This record gives sequence, structure tokens and C-alpha cells, in this order.
Amino acid sequence: MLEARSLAAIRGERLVFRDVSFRLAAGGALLLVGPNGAGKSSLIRLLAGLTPPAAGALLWDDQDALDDPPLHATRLVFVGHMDAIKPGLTVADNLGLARRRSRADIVAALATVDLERFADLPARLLSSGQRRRLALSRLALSSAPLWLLDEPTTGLDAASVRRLEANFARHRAGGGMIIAATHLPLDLPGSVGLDLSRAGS
Ligand SMILES: Nc1ncnc2c1ncn2[C@@H]1O[C@H](COP(=O)(O)OP(=O)(O)OP(=O)(O)O)[C@@H](O)[C@H]1O
Repeated sequence: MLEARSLAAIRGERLVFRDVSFRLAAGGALLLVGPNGAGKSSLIRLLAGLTPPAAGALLWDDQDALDDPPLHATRLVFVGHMDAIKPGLTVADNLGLARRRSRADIVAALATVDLERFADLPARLLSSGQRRRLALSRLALSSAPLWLLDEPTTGLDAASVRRLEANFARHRAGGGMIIAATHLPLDLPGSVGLDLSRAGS
């Protein structure tokens, strides 16, 4: 169970949001919405433990989640909208970079986003939507329960969005949790919406 209690974020000198509270149980999904600048990315970074909250608390199974940042990092995968892809490496080597992975695991992860036939292509040759899919294939390499996704479907074609939605459904069926910020329609059945335009000062 992930629980946010009255979280607030300050970026620069500005209070971006305050009093953001929610609970997310195993299998749950939370959709962050709100206009540009409402603080969706700021909240995701905070939930990922990348920036501290200005106020409030984040709990994991009733314990302070941010007390032990390395432990919190093992609970989640964060796919931000900067794709963090090394253009000089092949598609497969981009996935094997952080930890040694077997070729079979890498190809299986690429297959979740229909990129396996591009495994040996330099990543710089991918289109922007394919780069996005490569970033999203990292989800399949992790067993972390919490997926934090910033604009996951930007630049994706309709078939890729549907494939991603199926991946989301599988993750949730196995007890995983999803928090996604998006401006685009995303089919996350039973998800809860959190509108950050109502959480400003
Ligand atoms: N590093 C930073 N330093 C100062 N201000 C920042 C920083 N990052 C973000 N901000 C400000 O924080 C506010 C919230 O930004 P954030 O990126 O969280 O919004 P968002 O809801 O994700 O927007 P978008 O829909 O455009 O992606 C904005 O006013 C932005 O200018």
C-alpha cells in the first residue's frame, strides 16, 4: 500500500501543490491530470524519491517510504519523459546498460513493445515513438511493484498505446501499481483520477 499524506512541492520559489493525499493498493492505478505546470511531473519525481516533499509524508505499508531512499528505489520503476537513451549504443545494449541482462530477457522486454527486430540497431536510428517504446520496455525488466510514468503514451501510435494498456493490465493483475501523468486518454480500468489543478496554492 502506497499512501500520500498532505504532500506539498515547491519548485524554484513557488508552491506548486499542497495537500495532495491518496492511497493506492496492490493492483491499483492513479491517473494524474491537470494543465501544464500543475505539478504532475513534480509529484512523480517526489513519489520516486528524487526530490523531497516540502511538506507531508509518503508511506509504504505504513512506514515512511523516504526514510531509506535505496530501499524505496527497489520498489519502483520510473519512466520519465526524457527518454534517457544512449544514441550510440544498440537498442539491446541500452537495456543491458544498468545491469547485466541475458539476451533472452532483453529480447523478451523488447517484444513487449514490439521492438525486438530492432535489437541490434543503433538507438540513434529509432524514431521518436520507437525511442519512447524502448524507454517503456524497461518496465518489463523489473519486478518492482510501482510503475511511475510521466506522459507514457506521448508520440505512440494507436497500436502501441493498446499494447501498453495490455502491459498495464497484466502488471496490475499481478498486484502491481501504476501512477501515470498524462494529457492523453489512457485506458486504465478502475483507476482513480487526481486533478492537480485543484491542488495549488
Ligand atoms: N527544476 C525546476 N526549478 C524551478 N521550477 C521548476 C522546476 N521544475 C519544474 N518547475 C516548475 O514547477 C511547476 C510544475 O512543473 P511540472 O513539470 O511538475 O508540471 P506538469 O504538470 O508536469 O506540467 P506539463 O503538463 O507541462 O508536463 C511549473 O511551474 C514549472 O515551471
